[in-house]
Amino acid sequence: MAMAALSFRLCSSPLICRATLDHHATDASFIRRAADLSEMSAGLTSPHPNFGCVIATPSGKVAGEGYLYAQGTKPAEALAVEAAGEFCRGSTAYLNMEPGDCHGDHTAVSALVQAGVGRVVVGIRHPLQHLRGAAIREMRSHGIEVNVLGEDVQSKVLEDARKCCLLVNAPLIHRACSRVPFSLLKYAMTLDGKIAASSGHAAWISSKLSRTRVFELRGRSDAVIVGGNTVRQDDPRLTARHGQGHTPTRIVMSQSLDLPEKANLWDVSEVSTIVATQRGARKSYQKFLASKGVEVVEFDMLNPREVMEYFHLRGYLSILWECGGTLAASAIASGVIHKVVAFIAPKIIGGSKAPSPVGELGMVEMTQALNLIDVCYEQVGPDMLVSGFLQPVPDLLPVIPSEDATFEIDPSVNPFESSIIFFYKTWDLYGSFSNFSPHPIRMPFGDDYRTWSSVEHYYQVPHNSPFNDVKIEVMYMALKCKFSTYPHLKTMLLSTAGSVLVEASPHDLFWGGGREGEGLNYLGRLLMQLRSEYLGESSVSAENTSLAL
Ligand SMILES: Nc1nc(O)c(N)c(N[C@@H]2O[C@H](COP(=O)(O)O)[C@@H](O)[C@H]2O)n1
Repeated sequence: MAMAALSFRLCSSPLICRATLDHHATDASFIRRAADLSEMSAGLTSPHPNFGCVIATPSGKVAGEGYLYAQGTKPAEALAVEAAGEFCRGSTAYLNMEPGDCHGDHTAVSALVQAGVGRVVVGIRHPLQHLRGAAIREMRSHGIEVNVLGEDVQSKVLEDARKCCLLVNAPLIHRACSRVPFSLLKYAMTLDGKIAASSGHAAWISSKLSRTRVFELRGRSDAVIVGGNTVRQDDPRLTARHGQGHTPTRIVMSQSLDLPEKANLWDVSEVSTIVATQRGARKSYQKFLASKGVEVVEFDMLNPREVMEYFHLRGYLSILWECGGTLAASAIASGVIHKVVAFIAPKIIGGSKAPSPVGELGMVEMTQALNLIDVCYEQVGPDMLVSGFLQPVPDLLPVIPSEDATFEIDPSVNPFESSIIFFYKTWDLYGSFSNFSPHPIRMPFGDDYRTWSSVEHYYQVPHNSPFNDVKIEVMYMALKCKFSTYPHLKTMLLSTAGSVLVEASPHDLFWGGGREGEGLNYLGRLLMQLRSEYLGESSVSAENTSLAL
């Protein structure tokens, strides 16, 4: 009792609140540093995330730092531990992102554990669902105090630091949630909004300094994409020539393959080029490109979304669009562009026929304009660099939309720490949870009752409604009937108490959790809700029994 009163007094002391705020400010600044470090190798770690680690002594001094330099190199945490040496014992390690584990390699976690780090502050959990939470659990199991921003510790300053962590790995987070690579549209335009003169001449609008920044952007991307017009007009090289970073693949999107025979992009001696085209387009020209070593990929429907889905499957993480206005408009309209970077030069070229960076989007009123998010302004030499996101960096926990929502569904579940039970095919371990499992149910129908061979049969006819709340209600009633009819299923459901249930459907983003956790998982949520209802019933009946005794 005395202890509780004392701790209350201490917490309400203004001195302690100031101390807590200072503590948060220290944590936030080290997390920001970890995020900055992680960004130093952007583009080189792909398809892995950018990892940075700072080890700080209890007195708040940096003892060691590290960042993942490239794919397959020593983890940031191991480098920081090496640098900090004996100062690791009892120190705090700051990680911009929870470590993953590549093919069962736990080096990052082991390094922190073996070095005797006492506390770890994590900016964000790993965005890939199969890795999310694993390293955090592992560190906690070794007695390390782990604080995840936004979960265990919250404040404005920490929220800002967390945002830096999201931004630094935005490509991976976007890719995980949208199943297309992260796409950045870059253009350079004059003050009067032209990307070339009426003649098509564009060399150069932006300054040398700005163009070097573009080389850096290229160096951070897996590929640079342009359309046929840009190849015909500019004959670009699209290489990163700032002296470091890797060189991205060049991609050309061309419907007709009406392209020149001589072009810088057909020289693949140092970097490869892939031409994406319409199936059957100019076969003889395709042969010519192949003879030059250029890969040609044919699409049944050549459009930005199909092309991006294809490159997502090939493992591309981030793509830089350096195309003209027509392709840029089509890419924006199809929702594949996540971020825009515009270099604005203090020049006026005029010309009613001079092209602009984004073509027709079909908008007629200013209210329809797309508003960028997290806009940044920076002066680069004489030019102004304006950048911002067209789509917000997605929620990292879409399967469980929010902590509050999850508690509402099932208070026994801790949304951040629970294990996840996946089910999908009816023959899987928990396959009987599926709405397709062959468990007939008897439900009211009109003035009578009828039997349906599965929950799905009942759901499909005749109640199926486009309105989500009706759909959800119908599914819930059918599931309730199934689990009440079959006691062994109810027992099985109750045995999962405390775990998050996720229907692992890669296709159904409403009922299922999606391929990488991007789905809404309504089937899983309903099952957790039902489980919670049953758990409530059994605790009430247990209470009644004990009262009766
Ligand atoms: N940053 C920038 N400033 C300008 O003034 C430009 N005209 C462009 N154009 C883009 O860069 C491509 C040429 O690239 P290489 O130098 O040949 O590698 C050109 O095709 C446009 O996409 N960019």
